[in-house]
Amino acid sequence: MADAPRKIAVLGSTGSIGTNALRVIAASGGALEVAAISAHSQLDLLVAQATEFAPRWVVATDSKAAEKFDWSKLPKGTELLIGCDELNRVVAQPEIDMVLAAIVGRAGLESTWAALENKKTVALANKESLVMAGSLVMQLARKQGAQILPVDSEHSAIFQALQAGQPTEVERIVLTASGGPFRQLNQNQLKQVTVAEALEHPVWDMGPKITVDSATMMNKALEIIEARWLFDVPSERIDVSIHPQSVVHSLVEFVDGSVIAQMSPPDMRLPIQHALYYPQRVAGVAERVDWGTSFSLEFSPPDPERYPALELGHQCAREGGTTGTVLNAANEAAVGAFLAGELHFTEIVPACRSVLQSHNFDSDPTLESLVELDRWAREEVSHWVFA
Ligand SMILES: NC(=O)C1=CN([C@@H]2O[C@H](COP(=O)(O)OP(=O)(O)OC[C@H]3O[C@@H](n4cnc5c(N)ncnc54)[C@H](OP(=O)(O)O)[C@@H]3O)[C@@H](O)[C@H]2O)C=CC1
Ligand SMILES: CC(=O)[C@@H](O)[C@H](O)COP(=O)(O)O
Ligand SMILES: [Mn+2]
Repeated sequence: MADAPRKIAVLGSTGSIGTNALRVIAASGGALEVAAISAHSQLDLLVAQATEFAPRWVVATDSKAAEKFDWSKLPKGTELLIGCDELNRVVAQPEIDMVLAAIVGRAGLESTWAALENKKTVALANKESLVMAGSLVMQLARKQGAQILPVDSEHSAIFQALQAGQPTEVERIVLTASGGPFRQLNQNQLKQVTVAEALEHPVWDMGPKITVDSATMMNKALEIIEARWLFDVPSERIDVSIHPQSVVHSLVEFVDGSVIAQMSPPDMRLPIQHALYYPQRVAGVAERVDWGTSFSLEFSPPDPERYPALELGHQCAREGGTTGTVLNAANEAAVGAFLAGELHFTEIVPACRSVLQSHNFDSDPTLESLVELDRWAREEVSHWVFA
């Protein structure tokens, strides 16, 4: 008899990760099933997804938009839930086996937390949950016996490579970075970049926030912090290498000098599939390396002066406590201001550094205090914004 389908709540189903995940599930031949989906602003797309996948629940997290929306086309067997608190209720449902956390930014924290509290396996794309509250999130996962499976391509690669040895045998982790759209620009040229240029990632097709993070290299800073908590590896053992082809998704160096890398063409459907089926591997829809063609892979160390965000990532991974929350909130606010035309691209990292330096460090914060600090840090960034 075939196994029962794995029932998945896809939080942030209308985003880049969410829509890729739905394609992976659609191609699963019934092995994976969509139990719940959620959207914030794209409610027409949410209804279209509900029509295709017939989930038990849809959650519209922006209450104001949802109350004005015409829901008459929602399939009859699908229950509509309105408001972000409903995410926490949905992930607690006994029939949900796994939660794909694909909401962008700090908005994803509570539902990741609720899923772990309810002992659900979490396929984690929302790196900001770990950046903001990595110590508490990992502590909760351990206490509840809930597994976190990385979806972020670098962390999926590291997770797979770590299987080649024991935790005590790991010498270092090397995160690969594409270098983003401005890899070849100097400081003067960087001052002139536009929002449209920052949103043109050379390799990946992603949502706007992470695409700007990639351009500032803040994405790698956040990934250093994510790796620190997810794999319990100290900051000084986490390196970054610029690899413009994004085919090697990250590497683990073991004490004997062996380096194990995970490779595949840059296609997020593979790390998503890896997490959704884990521990099984299946033939899927993601692109494959074409060994019939010639290709070269380049690696180079990042210049710390050219990419000052990296030092902030190392600092937060080293110091822990409240630093990740402050960096994450300041960055989200600064990226939002840049996208709105209210902050220069080159001010994003200095604004984050300044807010980080001026906050009252606490080495052992509660979740409530982190939520409060998140608000404070966003407010601080408003002093950098021009009218
Ligand atoms: N895209 C990628 O390839 C990768 C992404 N990630 C991580 O995955 C996460 C998602 O990224 P990505 O898919 O690119 O982002 P997108 O911007 O494409 O999608 C974000 C999703 O979150 C929803 N959303 C936005 N704001 C809120 C809110 N306030 N409350 C609830 N839901 C909200 C959006 O809904 P709506 O669209 O309806 O407004 C959408 O479904 C991020 O944490 C990112 O860092 C990690 C690795 C790779
Ligand atoms: C696909 C993925 O995991 C992104 O986080 C990606 O790595 C971003 O590209 P950068 O390497 O340019 O940050
Ligand atoms: Mn990544």
